[in-house]
Amino acid sequence: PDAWDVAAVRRDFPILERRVHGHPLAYLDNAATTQKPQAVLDALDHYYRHDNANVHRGVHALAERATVAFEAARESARRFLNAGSTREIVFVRGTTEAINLVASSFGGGFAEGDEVILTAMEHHANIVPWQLLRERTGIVLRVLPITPDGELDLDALPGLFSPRTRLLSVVHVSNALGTINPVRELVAAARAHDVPVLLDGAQAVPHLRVDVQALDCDFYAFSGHKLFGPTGIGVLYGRERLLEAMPPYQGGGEMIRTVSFEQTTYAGLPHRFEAGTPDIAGAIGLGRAIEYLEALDRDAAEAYEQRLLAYATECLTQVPGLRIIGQARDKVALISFVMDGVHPHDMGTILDRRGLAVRAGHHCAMPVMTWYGLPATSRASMAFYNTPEEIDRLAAALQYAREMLA
Ligand SMILES: Cc1ncc(COP(=O)(O)O)c(CN[C@@H](CS)C(=O)O)c1O
Repeated sequence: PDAWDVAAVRRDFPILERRVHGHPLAYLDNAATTQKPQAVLDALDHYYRHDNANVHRGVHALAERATVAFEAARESARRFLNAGSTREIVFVRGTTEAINLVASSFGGGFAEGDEVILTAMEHHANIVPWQLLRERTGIVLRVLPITPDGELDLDALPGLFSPRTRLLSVVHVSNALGTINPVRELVAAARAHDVPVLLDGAQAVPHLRVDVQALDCDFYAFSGHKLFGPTGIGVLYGRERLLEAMPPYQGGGEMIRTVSFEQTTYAGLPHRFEAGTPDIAGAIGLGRAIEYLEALDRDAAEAYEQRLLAYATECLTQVPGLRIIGQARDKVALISFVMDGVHPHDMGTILDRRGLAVRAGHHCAMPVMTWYGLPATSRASMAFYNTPEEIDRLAAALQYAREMLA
């Protein structure tokens, strides 16, 4: 019997009752953003209805309540990542800003000829910030290749380290392939060269438990909207020792202690990296999303998703002319695929007409598409509220597309 009651979980997500083009919505684009449980919707409404005030500065009751709620969300994020201290939890807009912050503030100290190791599996959010840094500082980017199955080519990793290597920055789970990378192994390899590691956790946190102390990584980035929370809020975990030595990312209120035209002193961690009025409601909504996840049986959710992935892989493999892109041994419930004779954008439209929401394109991972010699793929990305029936509808629609267009 299923330890996972998907019908009960679906009742927590009002939007899943929607119909699209006259069909029940089958939302299979969770890697782009996830849907939000009622508890998160209630938290956002409650905050603005009862507690709204600016944080950290006010001396009145509402300001106190807003500050307590905001900092409680930070504690939830700390607990979620098992960080050592809330001083290591910086609220940002999302994964993209988190990586830009590290590139700008931590990377700002890199010298010409210093090296950053990336991989061919990265999302643009973990490529372009390092290219912007390269333009400013003359650093060198080294790229770890991937294999035809969509795994990192670990044999090539030792050769990429040099005495100039300053950082290894790598995706924990690929948004284009679904691959779960062996991040503990990657961190151990970097540690042997005394090289810090940033992990892009955007696609990992909705599926896997993350323990940054066990992983021993130095930075970990994720976005609230991929974790059943609001958009515009995310978290950068940074090892306290490293954050302490980093200059501020942006200047303004909240991040200062004293300001004069002669000299300004900065706030301590983590507020030094949080200039201006933060996304208070977003942080509270993220904290509630984390509490929602913590209340679920996450082992059962992971097992359910893995069964859904196995079922979907079996169903799609039987569709004539369909090729799955990314066959790593360890994957989250995400399948990229192409079909001979049907462009992914046409495929997306056909599926949409049947209420099926998938993504078509390069998924902000153009180097991955280039590696496979593809302009684009279709991508179905599942969460623990998707069902086998939705997979059946997807497979039937793919068969239909094949008969109609190929
Ligand atoms: C691995 C990875 N790294 C960074 C990001 C950026 O997250 P932001 O919240 O947009 O900052 C994403 C977001 N990927 C979405 C939008 S392109 C997708 O459809 O796959 C990601 O998957």
